[in-house]
Amino acid sequence: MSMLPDPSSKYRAFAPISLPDRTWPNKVLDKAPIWLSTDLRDGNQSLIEPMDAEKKMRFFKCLVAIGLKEIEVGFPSASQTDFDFVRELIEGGHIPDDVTIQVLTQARDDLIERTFESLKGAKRAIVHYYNACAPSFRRIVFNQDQAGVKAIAVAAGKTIRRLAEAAPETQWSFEYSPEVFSSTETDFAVEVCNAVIEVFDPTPQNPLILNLPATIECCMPNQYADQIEWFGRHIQRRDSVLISVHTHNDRGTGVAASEMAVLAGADRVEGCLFGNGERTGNVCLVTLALNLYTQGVHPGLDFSDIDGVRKVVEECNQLPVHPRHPYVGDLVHTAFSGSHQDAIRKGFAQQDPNGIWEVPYLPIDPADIGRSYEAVIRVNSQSGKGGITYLLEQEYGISLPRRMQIEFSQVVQGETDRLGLEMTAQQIHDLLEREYLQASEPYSLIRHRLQEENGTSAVDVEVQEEGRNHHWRGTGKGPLEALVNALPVKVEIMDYNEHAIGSGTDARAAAYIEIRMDNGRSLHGIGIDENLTTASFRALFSAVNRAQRQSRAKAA
Ligand SMILES: CC(=O)SCCNC(=O)CCNC(=O)[C@H](O)C(C)(C)COP(=O)(O)OP(=O)(O)OC[C@H]1O[C@@H](n2cnc3c(N)ncnc32)[C@H](O)[C@@H]1OP(=O)(O)O
Ligand SMILES: CC(C)C(=O)C(=O)O
Ligand SMILES: [Mg+2]
Repeated sequence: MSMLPDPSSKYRAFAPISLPDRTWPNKVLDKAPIWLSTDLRDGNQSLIEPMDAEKKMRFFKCLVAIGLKEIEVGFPSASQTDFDFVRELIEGGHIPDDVTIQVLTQARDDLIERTFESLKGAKRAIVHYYNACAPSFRRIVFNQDQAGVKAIAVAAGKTIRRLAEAAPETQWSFEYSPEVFSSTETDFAVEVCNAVIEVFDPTPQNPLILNLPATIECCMPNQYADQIEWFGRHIQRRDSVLISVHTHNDRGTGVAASEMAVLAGADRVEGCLFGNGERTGNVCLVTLALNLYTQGVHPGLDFSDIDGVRKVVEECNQLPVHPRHPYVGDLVHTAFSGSHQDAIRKGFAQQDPNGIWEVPYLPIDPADIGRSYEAVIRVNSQSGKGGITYLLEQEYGISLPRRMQIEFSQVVQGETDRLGLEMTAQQIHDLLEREYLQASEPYSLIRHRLQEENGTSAVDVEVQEEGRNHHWRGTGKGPLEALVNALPVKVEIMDYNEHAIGSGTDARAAAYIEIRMDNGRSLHGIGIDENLTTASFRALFSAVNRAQRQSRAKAA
């Protein structure tokens, strides 16, 4: 087997900034940031097949319905589709009064002019422009020194301001991104941003958005947060600036980076639904929002029908959402393993509907995001009695007594081990039917007659055994004792439980019996019937037949 090559001469360690008096680690997230969705731009530019106009419109409407108030709708100078989409949004009156569209452009005059053309007649818009500022980009992409890269940002800013002033019918806001901020010397990023502030002369009423992207995630989230706190301390006119963060997920910590950046002073967060975006994606806005929600802070975004949102996103992006994706993945509220299922079942039983959510292993109540409890517990060979019991209770109203749960879980375990597959609630119920409810051999109960007099029960049962009918009679202190005395085999009743299934005219009775045979073995039986006595008789026959079946199998 070959080894990964030595990385020490190929990769450079990230050089963190020094911020020993950092304050962000002691803060907590207690309010939602301003959210911006860049699904229609950063998300779209990363797709195998970028969205057409119809998909973009569908996605836009979904974002509006979720409650996004700032939406980056495209890169209109890059493609006719994006240009036309912006025109359609404006001319078609699709932008609600409380929503502001944002568009992106490179810091190039020709592209900026085309961008403004696309925005003609908009009530409000954010013009977002960027140029990379990190050392390797300065050298590799622009072949410029620091002053040259700063000059690109300033010159483009001036063009944008001039074009905006020429179109006063639109309420303009501006956003500048020193692209690859987290790989840029932080003092140089501040220097460039200060120069951009000079160009736009922002006010607290119309602040300039300074977006500090982790374009390629290059460090740990705490190191990024230090950069953000440092930037916030050193940038001019802090009250006239909104600090925005835009994290990608190359190291898998985009969510943590955005959260820590907000602790460190960021006012605004850009990202995509379910983390779509270039390479490993943009930060997932859904995860960020629901992380806040599960801390008791309303994110101001509506994910109460998370599967509906996922459907739109999957159809527009033509990319599936991973089954383990936080909050939305098909499997993320599901427990397969026995001890988890046991705790969840107990948690549901004890959860106060008006109290703090405490169901173990479920950080969010699936119902809050429109998920049913059906998928919460699923059974495979890793599952225990808790999960099986839960499914029978939820789907069929069957509440097995505790010792019977143990017995039946071994039956299910045998089946899941044999098949190597998941078992659905219906398959478990079918197995219960086969194993207990249809245990009608050797003795099949045809009918019974019961007489009760002076505290004594007399029973007459008609039973079929291998095609022949028998009549057995017995008496006892109750119907069950009478039946036990009528049987041709010696049986001792160890435990008996019953409950109703359903209510009203559809109600049925479920009876559970544990018996001990004369060989000392104990076994369970179940009977279900509209009549309680019949249910209990069926339960006894179920147990006796299972015992007979097992001793015959042993003898064979
Ligand atoms: C991190 C991000 O996500 S940034 C957003 C990236 N998104 C996109 O690029 C999607 C849409 N882009 C496009 O379709 C194209 O890039 C276009 C249409 C905008 C421009 O296409 P082209 O004119 O062919 O230029 P191209 O993208 O190849 O850029 C190369 C030139 O732009 C320069 N450039 C790149 N980025 C910037 C920038 N932000 N500001 C100014 N100049 C830039 C490069 O230095 C290069 O210049 P050179 O030709 O003198 O060497
Ligand atoms: C254009 C910028 C903000 C970007 O998408 C990035 O740096 O990732
Ligand atoms: Mg990006």
